[in-house]
Amino acid sequence: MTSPKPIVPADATPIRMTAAGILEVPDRPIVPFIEGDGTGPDIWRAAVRVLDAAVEKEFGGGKKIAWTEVYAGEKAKRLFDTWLPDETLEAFKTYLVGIKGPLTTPVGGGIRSLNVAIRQMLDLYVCLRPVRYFNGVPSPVKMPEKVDMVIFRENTEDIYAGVEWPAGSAEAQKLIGFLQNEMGVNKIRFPDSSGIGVKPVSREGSERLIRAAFDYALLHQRRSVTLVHKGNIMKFTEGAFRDWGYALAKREYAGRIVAWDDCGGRPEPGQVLLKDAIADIALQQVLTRPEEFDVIATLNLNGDYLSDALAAQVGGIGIAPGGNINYLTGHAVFEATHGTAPKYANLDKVNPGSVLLSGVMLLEHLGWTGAAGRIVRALEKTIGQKTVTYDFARLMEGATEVSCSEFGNRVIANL
Ligand SMILES: NC(=O)C1=CN([C@@H]2O[C@H](COP(=O)(O)OP(=O)(O)OC[C@H]3O[C@@H](n4cnc5c(N)ncnc54)[C@H](OP(=O)(O)O)[C@@H]3O)[C@@H](O)[C@H]2O)C=CC1
Ligand SMILES: O=C(O)CCC(=O)C(=O)O
Ligand SMILES: [Mg+2]
Repeated sequence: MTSPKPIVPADATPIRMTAAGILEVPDRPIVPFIEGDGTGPDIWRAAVRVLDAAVEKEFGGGKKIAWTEVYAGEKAKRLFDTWLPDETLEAFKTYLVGIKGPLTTPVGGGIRSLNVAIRQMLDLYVCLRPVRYFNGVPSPVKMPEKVDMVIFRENTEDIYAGVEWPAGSAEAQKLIGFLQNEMGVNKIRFPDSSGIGVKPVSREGSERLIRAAFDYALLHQRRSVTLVHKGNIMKFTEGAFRDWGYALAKREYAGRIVAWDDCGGRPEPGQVLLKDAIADIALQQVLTRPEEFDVIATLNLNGDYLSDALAAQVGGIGIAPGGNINYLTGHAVFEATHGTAPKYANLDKVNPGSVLLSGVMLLEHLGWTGAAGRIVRALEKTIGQKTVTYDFARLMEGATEVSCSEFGNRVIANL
């Protein structure tokens, strides 16, 4: 293979977004995919067969996705000596909607996250992570069915954006000098061994994320939106996020999104309640009082922690889907919440549920909701039959453990 340029099937055409913001989806849409590192190839192989089978069943051959491979991570490095070829980003830009497997990010040094880079470069400002319970899934909590939350995680800013310099570097020293000498930061200690990270949070970035959460809550008739923040401590970033959220509700959503203080916590029918919670107590309450949380809007790092923690409550990271979306341009790259789980790479073992459900989100995004619904029902049926991968089998009594690919087969049989 000589070039990372994607090979697009001749009969396929791109998805487009109209000037009115409507996605135009042809019957044979080009959808780029990244296989991913570690367990990525195993779960993708299993999931794509289910996605294709569901589309075939729903449309009787009238529609079919033209999956088009693009490269990133270890495979791109191996084949083309680059971690993230320009052609990959170009393909996601051109074809609008894609899907990816997990990509490895080394801890400490090494390359910066390719996952974060893709979100930043395509300006995919919403990380959408719905968390719901599927009947029969083993869970560590007593009433997992009470968890039905949709996380809107800001995806392009925050301390997560990777603006940081290592301890001892000239840049870190320069920034420390600037803080001490020009910004009057004299009350905290800055040993020479200090690394420095910067946490940018903008009004624009916060508002577009919170707007997406509000629109979703109204469209899907959800009960509430909770702004989760650490604004008591980080006043001008996390605190501002909260304040901008309340101000946005008043300015653009008056009478539809109503703040707790303005309705005593009792919105009229059809209205969505807006409240906020400080991140530390929120992490406790989503566990102890999950029914009080519905749609959640939060900053990048909080959303990362919250989405893994919530996934645990409904049976783990093996069925935790997600999507990175720019609602204004139509660009979207769907991906599982979990990572590469490297110890299981190429063992055909892990649960393909997260990437499969991310594919379900992709189908819903295309408006192919019938095919999406078929997969969800088949997945529930398969779990109900106690035919599951190792992660569920180790927690279920009387379960039959199957491989990743066999789980895919069983879901297809139940479509
Ligand atoms: N969006 C992305 O691409 C992401 C990438 N990453 C990257 O992935 C790498 C590994 O991260 P790590 O912290 O180990 O987290 P992982 O999510 O990769 O794995 C942690 C544990 O979660 C469980 N798990 C993960 N995937 C599945 C699955 N499909 N089915 C069942 N169980 C699963 C396994 O648990 P058990 O051991 O109990 O079986 C696994 O050991 C890092 O480089 C990280 O940066 C991390 C998150 C997201
Ligand atoms: O980019 C990574 O390696 C980790 C990202 C992550 O954990 C997430 O987005 O949930
Ligand atoms: Mg994460």
